[in-house]
Amino acid sequence: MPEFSVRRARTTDVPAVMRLVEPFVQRRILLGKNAVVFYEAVQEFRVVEDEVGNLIGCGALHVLWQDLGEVRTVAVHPDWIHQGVGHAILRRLEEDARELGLQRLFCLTFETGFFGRQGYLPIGEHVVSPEVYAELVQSSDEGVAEFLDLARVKPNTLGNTRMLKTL
Ligand SMILES: CC(=O)SCCNC(=O)CCNC(=O)[C@H](O)C(C)(C)COP(=O)(O)OP(=O)(O)OC[C@H]1O[C@@H](n2cnc3c(N)ncnc32)[C@H](O)[C@@H]1OP(=O)(O)O
Repeated sequence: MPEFSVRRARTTDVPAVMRLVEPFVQRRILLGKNAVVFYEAVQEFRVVEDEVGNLIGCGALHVLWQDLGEVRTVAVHPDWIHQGVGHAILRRLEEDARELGLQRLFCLTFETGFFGRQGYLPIGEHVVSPEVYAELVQSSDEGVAEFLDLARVKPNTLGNTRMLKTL
């Protein structure tokens, strides 16, 4: 069984993370982001490396609200799919979420089977109270807009399913 390990991302991982996600951005599975956005978010990222240190997976956890986070940019190198890397990324992001005090994790995805088997359930429109909605809607973050299902991000969310897991 091939070995891999999950670790916190470093700034020097950003070029490899961008190379890993690029084919999925091209296929409109993941949202494209500029390098600066990856550097700004580097503390949110976990990466997976193989035995010789090649970067073969990544995933990020973004805090949305006191109890709520979003799992973002989960990607596994095509040579490594179906070997448990994706599940290992989610497990680590969930540990990070618990450490931060989060109780719910949101994701927006085409991979409903994969996330569903990890306990994520499709959600409707009203997941937060009107008071929290009014606060969240002020954010300029695209992920927050996707969570709220705002019209301006419909081109990003088309065909994706909004899912939520209670930790
Ligand atoms: C919020 C977001 O980021 S949404 C975007 C998600 N990312 C993408 O869609 C990008 C393209 N896809 C990918 O990168 C990957 O296919 C992912 C992330 C969806 C899944 O990654 P993988 O590493 O293949 O996941 P993993 O191997 O843990 O699980 C996949 C399946 O393989 C099975 N599996 C796990 N280990 C093994 C193994 N050793 N042998 C055989 N099958 C296995 C699992 O049971 C799992 O089945 P399930 O999906 O029905 O639950």
